[in-house]
Amino acid sequence: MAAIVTAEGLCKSFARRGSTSPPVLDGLDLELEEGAVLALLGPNGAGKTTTVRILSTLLRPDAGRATVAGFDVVRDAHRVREIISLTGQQVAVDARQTGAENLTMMGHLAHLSRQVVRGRVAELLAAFDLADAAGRRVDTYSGGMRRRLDLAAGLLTRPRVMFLDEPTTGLDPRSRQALWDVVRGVVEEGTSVFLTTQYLEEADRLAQRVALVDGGRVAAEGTPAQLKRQVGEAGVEFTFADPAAAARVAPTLTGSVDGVRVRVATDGSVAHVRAVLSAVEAAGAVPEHWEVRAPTLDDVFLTLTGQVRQDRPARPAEVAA
Ligand SMILES: Nc1ncnc2c1ncn2[C@@H]1O[C@H](COP(=O)(O)OP(=O)(O)OP(=O)(O)O)[C@@H](O)[C@H]1O
Repeated sequence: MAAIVTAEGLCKSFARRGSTSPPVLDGLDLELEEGAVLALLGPNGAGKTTTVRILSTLLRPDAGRATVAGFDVVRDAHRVREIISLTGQQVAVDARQTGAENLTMMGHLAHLSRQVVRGRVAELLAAFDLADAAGRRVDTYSGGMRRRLDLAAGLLTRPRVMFLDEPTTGLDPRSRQALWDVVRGVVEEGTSVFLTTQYLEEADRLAQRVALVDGGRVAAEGTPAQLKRQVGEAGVEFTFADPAAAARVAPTLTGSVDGVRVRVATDGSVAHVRAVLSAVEAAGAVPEHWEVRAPTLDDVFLTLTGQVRQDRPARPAEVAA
C-alpha cells in the first residue's frame, strides 16, 4: 500500500514573548497508508493539533517535509487543500442556521454546483442520521449531533484524506460509538483518515496503525496489537484479602506477588487459565477477585512514555466471565 500522507523530520517552535519556546515538534516522522486510519495518540499538549495544522497546510513547519498524495504541504498547499478535509476540536458550524442550511452554505463555498449540493446534502444528512433534524437550528442540537454535522460538512467534497482532530472529545459514550461507526463508513468508501485522539480505546477501535507522540516525536508506532505486545503478555491476576493468602498460592504458581496481588503470565488459552485456577483452588486460597488482563494501550502509554493518563484510571481490556 502506498502512503498518502507522509511527514519527515517535522519541527515546530512557537515564539513566546520575543524568545522561542522549546520545540513542540522535534523531528516527527509518520506515514498514513491510502485507505487506512492512522491514530496520532498523545496527551494534552503533545503536539497533535500542531501536526494536523501542518499537514492540512494551516501552519508551516520550521524544518522537515510533509506530503499529501505526493503534494508538498508548503509548496503545493492549494493542491493539498483540494483533496483534504479538516474537522477540528471546535465545532465549525453556524449555530443560528439549520443543519441543512449549514451544509448547503459550505457546499456553495466549496464551489459545488447547486444540483450537486442539493443531492450531497440530502445524502449526508441521511447517512449521519440528521435527516429529521435537518430543518432545526443547530443551537438545538446535542453535542454529538453537532459533531456529526461537522463531519458531514467535511465530506461534502468527498475528500481523499480526512483529518479529524480529537473528533470525540467531550462526547458521551453513545455519541462516541455513533461517531466511530460514521468514521468506519467513511473509510469503507475509500477515504483515508488521519485521526488525533487522547483516547487509547478510540485508537484501538478505529486505527490500523497508531503513532504514540511524546516530546515532539513519535515514541512508538505500529498496529494496536504490536504496541500491546511491546508491553508484555497477558496475565491472570488475583487479588486476595490478605498477603498470607497470596503467599500461600505463590509457591504453586510461576508468577509475581505484590502484597495481596498475584499475577501469572498466560497465553490466554482456556487450558492454561483453567490450570492456573485449579492450582489456586488446590492451594486452598480463595481470591476476592480475579481477571484475565490483556495489555491495553494504557499500559503501552505508561511503558513507552513514562506517563500515566490523568483523566481515567487504566482498566482491564478483558475481564474473564
Ligand atoms: N500558535 C501557538 N502559539 C504558541 N504556542 C502554541 C501555539 N499552538 C500550540 N502551541 C503550544 O504547543 C504545544 C502543543 O499544542 P498542540 O495543540 O499541538 O497539542 P495537542 O497535542 O493537540 O494537545 P491537546 O490534546 O490539548 O489539543 C502546547 O504547549 C501549546 O501551548
